[in-house]
Amino acid sequence: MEKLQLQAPAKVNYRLDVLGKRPDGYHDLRMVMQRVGLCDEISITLSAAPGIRVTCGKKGVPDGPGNIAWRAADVLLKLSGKEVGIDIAIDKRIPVAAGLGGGSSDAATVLMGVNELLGLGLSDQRLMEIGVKLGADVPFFIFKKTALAEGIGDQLTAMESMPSLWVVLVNPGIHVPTAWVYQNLILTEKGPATIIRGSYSSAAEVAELLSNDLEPVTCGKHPLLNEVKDMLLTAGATGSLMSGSGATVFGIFEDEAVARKAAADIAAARGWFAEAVQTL
Ligand SMILES: C[C@@](CO)(OP(=O)(O)O)[C@H](O)COP(=O)(O)OP(=O)(O)OC[C@H]1O[C@@H](n2ccc(N)nc2=O)[C@H](O)[C@@H]1O
Ligand SMILES: Nc1ncnc2c1ncn2[C@@H]1O[C@H](COP(=O)(O)OP(=O)(O)O)[C@@H](O)[C@H]1O
Repeated sequence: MEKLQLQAPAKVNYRLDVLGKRPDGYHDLRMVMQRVGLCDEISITLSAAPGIRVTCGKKGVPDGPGNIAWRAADVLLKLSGKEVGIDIAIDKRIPVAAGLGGGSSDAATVLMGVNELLGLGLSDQRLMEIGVKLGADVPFFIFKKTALAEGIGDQLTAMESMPSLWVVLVNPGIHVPTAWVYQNLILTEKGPATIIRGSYSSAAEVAELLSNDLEPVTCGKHPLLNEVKDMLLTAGATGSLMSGSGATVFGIFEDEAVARKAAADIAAARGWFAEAVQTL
């Protein structure tokens, strides 16, 4: 039967301001979110045998109903009322529990893919409403543009203009559960919020935007991450920051060769995951 082969990209947070805690326990945020060209490969196949089957085979990622991609397919299959089977195979390239949004991106990609395969005709807006119930970052990956994300991360406004940059992602094998980071965040009174413009035109301008209120929480537990940030700056990054709840640290570069050399040198010196990718 029908099959789709799709790519689910990772994201980095150029900025993450925590504005306060909500009565439901979630936090109100103000973020700038950017997709990057490190992708999970996802194949979705319709079959005659009813049921949803998800295989990933990556340590730390559940197969079956524990996988967020399974839950995404389940919502749409139930909504369709159809008696078909959905087989999903995930080739996981994005580090897991790393602040790169891999699970959320897989879920968003499955929502968009199953919508197409089952001919449901749901709008992106409707898919985003369904997606936010699976994870706060899911709507961003359906939006598909660099975004100012507010609320819990689901109220999205497209940035007017952002430069195309090289981003070096470094993960020293540290996995951090997002819920733990928010639980250990100490909210402090802050001065007036920095203005976030709609347009940024260079790595130097984006570097001024780089800031993440979750960084002290994760770096407090894993001080090695401060060293990773410095390694990226020494290797020529215009700026470096931890992404999301961590523990991936990224550096931004204008020059491809410098970015590729930084990633290769860090991977060779320390044996860590280090890759140079482009912003999408
Ligand atoms: C920190 C961020 C930044 O982009 O990304 P990651 O580092 O996870 O990639 C996001 O806010 C993560 O969003 P997402 O990963 O979708 O979160 P969810 O699965 O919905 O929530 C996991 C847990 O994080 C906490 N949470 C999440 C979002 C939010 N705005 N406030 C919160 O307090 C809640 O305790 C929730 O139970
Ligand atoms: N398809 C999936 N990809 C990655 N992680 C998944 C997936 N489905 C469920 N998970 C679980 O979700 C947790 C968060 O994963 P991930 O989305 O990679 O991290 P982050 O929220 O830091 O971006 C992991 O502990 C993992 O076990």
